[in-house]
Amino acid sequence: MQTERPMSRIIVGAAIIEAGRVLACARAAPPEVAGRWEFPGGKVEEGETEPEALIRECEEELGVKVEVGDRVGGDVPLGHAGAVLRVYKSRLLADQTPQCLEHSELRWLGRDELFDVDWLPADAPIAAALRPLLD
Ligand SMILES: Nc1nc2c([nH]c(=O)n2[C@H]2C[C@H](O)[C@@H](COP(=O)(O)OP(=O)(O)OP(=O)(O)O)O2)c(=O)[nH]1
Repeated sequence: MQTERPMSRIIVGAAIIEAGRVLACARAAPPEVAGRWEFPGGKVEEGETEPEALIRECEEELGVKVEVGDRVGGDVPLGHAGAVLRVYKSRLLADQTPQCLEHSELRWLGRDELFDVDWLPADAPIAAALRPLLD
């Protein structure tokens, strides 16, 4: 009998904060979640640290270099195969401007705008944890 390898996938997200606002990104795909909002990021690949994965994903998705800081909120279980979402506070390095390379829209959200977007379900508690970090 073939036994399945237990899968515990870590998905990392970057809460990029600049001038008291955080960057939110609208997913372009797949259709079930297109238009829902998330933090830039993705799966941690083998041999990669979580900050390394975030730096790679931010380059791929936004064309920017970031510095990764402390965690925001706790591990949020995702609905599939033991995956968890971990979000890190991040900041843009000098002269970096995010471009919408893989998302359908980008928005900078201030403290009172955090819930103006339709976050993916796992991201809502993280958005709440971000509130005190925004001016
Ligand atoms: N990147 C990201 N994914 C999130 C967040 N919240 C959340 O539930 N997810 C889910 C959506 C996807 O099921 C999964 C990450 O998928 P992804 O498509 O961003 O990851 P990836 O870039 O490594 O994907 P791939 O194209 O290599 O398969 O985690 C979030 O804030 N950021």
